[in-house]
Amino acid sequence: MEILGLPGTLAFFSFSPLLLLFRLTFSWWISPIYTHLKLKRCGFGGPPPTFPLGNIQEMKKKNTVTSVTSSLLPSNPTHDIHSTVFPYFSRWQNSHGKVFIYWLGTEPFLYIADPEFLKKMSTEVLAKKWGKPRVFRHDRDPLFGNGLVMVEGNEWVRHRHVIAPAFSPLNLKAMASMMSESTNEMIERWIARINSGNSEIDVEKEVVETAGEIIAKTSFGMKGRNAKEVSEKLRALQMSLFRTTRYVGVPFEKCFNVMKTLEAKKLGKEIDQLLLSVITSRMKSIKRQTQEDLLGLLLQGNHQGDEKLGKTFTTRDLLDECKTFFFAGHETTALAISWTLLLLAMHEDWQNQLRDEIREVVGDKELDINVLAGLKKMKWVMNEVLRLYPTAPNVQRQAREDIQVDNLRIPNGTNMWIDVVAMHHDQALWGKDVNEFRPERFMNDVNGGCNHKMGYLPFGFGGRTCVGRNLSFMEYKIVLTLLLSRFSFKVSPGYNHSPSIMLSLRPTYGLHLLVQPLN
Ligand code: HEM
Repeated sequence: MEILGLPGTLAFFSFSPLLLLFRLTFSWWISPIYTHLKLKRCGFGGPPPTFPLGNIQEMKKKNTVTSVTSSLLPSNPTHDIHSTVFPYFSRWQNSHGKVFIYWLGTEPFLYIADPEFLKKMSTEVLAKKWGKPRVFRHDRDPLFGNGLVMVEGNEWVRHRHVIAPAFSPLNLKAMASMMSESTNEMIERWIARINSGNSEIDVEKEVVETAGEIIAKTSFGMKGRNAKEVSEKLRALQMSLFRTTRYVGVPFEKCFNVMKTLEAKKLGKEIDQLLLSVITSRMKSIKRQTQEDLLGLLLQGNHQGDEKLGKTFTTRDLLDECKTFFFAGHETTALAISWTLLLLAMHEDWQNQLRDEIREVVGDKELDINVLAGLKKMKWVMNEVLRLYPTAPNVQRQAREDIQVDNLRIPNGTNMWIDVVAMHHDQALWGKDVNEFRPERFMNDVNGGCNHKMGYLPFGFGGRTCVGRNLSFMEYKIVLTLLLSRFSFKVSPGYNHSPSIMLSLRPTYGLHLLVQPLN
């Protein structure tokens, strides 16, 4: 007897518990150990793992949020944050160097904080040949699905090809007025609050909300309640997924926290429903489509297919891209603006320098992409803030083929964790003033004087570098220009400087500043 072309005994075996056991043992035990041995043969060390948690226990133990202000005034917190946000990596670096192996559950990861190693490794590989670690794809599915952040291979080429034009200078130009509109509404709220006697504002909460509104309007043509609801649910989903240290990579991980898994699934579905209603109503008017926003382009791509690859987007693809852009398109930029307001509150001289520049360059001109290009000092400030507080604190890859680095062969399937915070705070790359806020280091050098061109990576590297970076530059400049023209900022005595990682690099207890209207 043959079923599906298999001899009878083999077919029986393929459904047997024995085979299942063999498969699980292979993927959780044999295959990771095999990769680990290959990496060890390359000479990489690392903390010893235990089965089935890998090194998670040690990461979990030390991952309680600690304040880095403890002995300092809140107005003068330290920027030396690596050992606070990634204490385990900081410690392991001391014993194992800047490239080593650690384990998330049964998945070995190659930790990389050496830009030279990264350069050699990445010049070998085309963008479409990189994968994203499967454990993260699985874990972050409710947030990103198979959207641009996670999609791989030819599918990634196709998605990126359709999406990239949404960020063309012409489209960005059209977004500027919507950005100003939302920021001005936030300013009105702040003025009302200050007039009622409360000048302490959690700028992170406010700016994240406004940035959510901006991405909803500029990318999806969404306004009002619906947009707010998607933002709030995405935030709740992020909290549910990343608030506590999780057991990513551990077999049956989801069983450790059933409630959290169910909550994330439920939120993911609710977000899908909200976005689906927007997609459906825009689809109905596809023929009359004049909007060149992101959703418009995705729908046109869907309608026409792709000339070379000849495929259209499924509704699932569209939903995943919308979710991806909603989240990736507001959180990192909003946090960059929030950290900037903190640093400017600590450095009044820079606050004044930026105000002078705004007066000189913008005056009473309309805020558009050409005028904003003249705000050079503001760009140095943005670069320096993203160096000290990279809001996307790490970059991940998974090898989809063996990679040669000098005489080492990194095996196919290797997960990689590139520690951007570590590289941005590495004295060997930046010099003695590495932990000081000195925007002028970017005056004559786009790399801020870093002695390696891959040591500064706030937007990632290679062909998979951030697709929304130009949009974030514009939004950053518009929001900051409007805020600095109306208010001055001081650190509130109640501010607790506790940067922590919740997917992005955020202030754990909000970012409380004293805000005063300018005369
Ligand atoms: C300050 C703001 C931002 C920062 C620091 C940032 C940072 C990053 C980083 C580090 C990556 C990974 C790159 C890599 O893997 O090499 C990335 C990818 C991405 N970002 Fe951003 N980002 C920002 C703003 C935005 C905005 C405004 C959008 C959308 C409107 C966006 C959408 C994306 C997408 C879709 C990807 C995946 C690109 C791909 O894999 O092809 N980001 N970003």
